[in-house]
Amino acid sequence: MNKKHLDLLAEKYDSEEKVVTEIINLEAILNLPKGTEHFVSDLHGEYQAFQHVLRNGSGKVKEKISDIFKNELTEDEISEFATLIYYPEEKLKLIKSNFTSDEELNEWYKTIIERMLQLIPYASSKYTRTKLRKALPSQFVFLIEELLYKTDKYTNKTDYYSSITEQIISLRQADKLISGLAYTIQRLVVDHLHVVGDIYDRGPEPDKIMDTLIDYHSLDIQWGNHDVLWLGAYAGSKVCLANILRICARYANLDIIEDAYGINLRPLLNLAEKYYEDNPAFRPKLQGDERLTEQEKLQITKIHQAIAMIQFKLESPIIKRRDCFNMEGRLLLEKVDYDRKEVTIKGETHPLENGCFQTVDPEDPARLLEEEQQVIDKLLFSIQHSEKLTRHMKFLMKKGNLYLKYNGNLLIHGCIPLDKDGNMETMTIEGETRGGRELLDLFEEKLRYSFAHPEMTEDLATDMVWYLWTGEYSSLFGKREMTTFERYFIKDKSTHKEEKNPYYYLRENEDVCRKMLEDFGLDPAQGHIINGHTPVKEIEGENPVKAGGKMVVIDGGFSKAYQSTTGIAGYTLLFNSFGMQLVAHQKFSSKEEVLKEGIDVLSVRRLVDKELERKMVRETNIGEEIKEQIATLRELLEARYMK
Ligand SMILES: O=P(O)(O)OC[C@H]1O[C@](O)(COP(=O)(O)O)[C@@H](O)[C@@H]1O
Ligand SMILES: [Mn+2]
Repeated sequence: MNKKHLDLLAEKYDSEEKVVTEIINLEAILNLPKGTEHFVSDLHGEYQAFQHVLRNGSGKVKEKISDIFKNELTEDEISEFATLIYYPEEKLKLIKSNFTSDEELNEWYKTIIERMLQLIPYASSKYTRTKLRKALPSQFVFLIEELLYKTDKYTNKTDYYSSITEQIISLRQADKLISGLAYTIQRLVVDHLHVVGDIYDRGPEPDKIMDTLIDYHSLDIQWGNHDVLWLGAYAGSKVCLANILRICARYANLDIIEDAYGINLRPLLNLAEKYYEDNPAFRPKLQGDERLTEQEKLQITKIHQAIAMIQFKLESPIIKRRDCFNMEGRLLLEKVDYDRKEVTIKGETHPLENGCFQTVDPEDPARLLEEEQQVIDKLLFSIQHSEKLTRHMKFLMKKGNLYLKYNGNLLIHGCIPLDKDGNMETMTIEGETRGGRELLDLFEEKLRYSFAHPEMTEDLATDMVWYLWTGEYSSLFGKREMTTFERYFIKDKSTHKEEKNPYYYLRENEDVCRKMLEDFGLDPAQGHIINGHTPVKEIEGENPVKAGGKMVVIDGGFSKAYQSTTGIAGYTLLFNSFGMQLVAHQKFSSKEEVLKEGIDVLSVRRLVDKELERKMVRETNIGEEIKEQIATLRELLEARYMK
């Protein structure tokens, strides 16, 4: 370390004792069991269901309660206590309404506070006191610590301790304390969260999920294809922008754009009203709980067509200027015979149905009308100037990566594009050919560049963000081509099929997975690949744990639209010092039902892997960082205090 760095460090550690204390502290932390990691994916805007999984720690909260209270409490009481910890404010209201006198309520307060104070030391037994302190509700830290670290060997303090609780109750602070402790418990149960992609699209409240993640104590994100679509739109890609709007229209979620992000859709609506009529292919897909009038549905149907046509037109010039994308097959507007209402794809001619090509000039099909151009330009300006979207997109960039190596595992939303023999597929971009990890690194570099230059809308980096959404060798898409056009306009379902990359059957093979782990510099004996993206069809007997346990697919199945094809809601994964556990979730109905019935929509556990020896912080990513810090501190000690 150079002198300047040492000087800086010596300012913070300005005595030998301070350095030594920190070294001892860090060395000790290395010997603690590793914290629990929680993996979720494919949240798709389902804020309520996600909240539930987050608050119950995929079943961990209840498990801890059972461990401690199974001999004292009935199943129902355990459930009720668990629900109080998940949703303290709401549950407190419900419980309090059952009491008829203050005495009864106060007794209940005492018991519950006592139980919470029993649970906290258990839930925090892997952590240092400092870490626990950070998790405590700040306004009550002193009082809680007094109660947590009670030592009354000589019974001098019995009255002192009971007076603390009594005063809290009589000063009407009990609700606040209970809520605070509930969040402490939630936080202690999961040390670190991994969101393996697809926060956005299909469901109604991705913005609220983002706000939750922003407040979460420790997390990382692996971008999903839908997330990069939003990033791309914000970074200046008009075609990504058209896509996010199209998907919002398709799922009747334009409120996200208008109300959550404050973007004015009036210009788009005017265009839609002028050119489009009702069209069955563009009616919004409803998921049950939306209350829309016929008039509103019609309006959405028109917007849906208007933005879909803008999207198709915007794709054309990109495909033409980017040979390396190899997407000529997708120049479909140019393959339409507008008089005969037919399209020829891969040598086959299909009749078009539900066409809405009134703004298309057959001589120059990709040309945007002046009005369309203005609409998309205005929309781009608005989304780039939405304060809330800016905050969310910046956070997504800050916490996100295309893939992550964490504690020996490889986390990636989609895939690593492979050929059918299991070799890495390559792409040649600006004369350079790359595959596997190197290709993914290039994708990420381009995405970051595009994000840093929102004013550039047609450069390679911006076009590549769209490629990540839809390109054959995108690690997020993982399919040969996206058949959006065919699904709107062609009846023959065989044209709708999107052929998956060979990765999706090769990943069943242990050797292939081991090789991929090695390619990413991970130990194949220890590591796992953790994927999201593809719903696991439990109905058809598909197993989320593949390749002898090397591959785990955890599409959380939050997306209501897909639940009928999977049979259950989906999976999450937990990884603590004893190993990995897969948790299967049943469909989540509503918070209200959980509150009332106390039912938990959980969860079959399957053991993915069991550590032979308990895994310690020393063997984790954090452990590596701590070891580096220790080395630096030792250097400081040598240089400044040992001479
Ligand atoms: O069913 P929808 O909403 O039309 O979406 C289908 C499209 O979504 C995709 O499946 C991508 O989204 P996922 O990442 O959620 O799978 C495309 O392959 C497909 O064209
Ligand atoms: Mn996906």
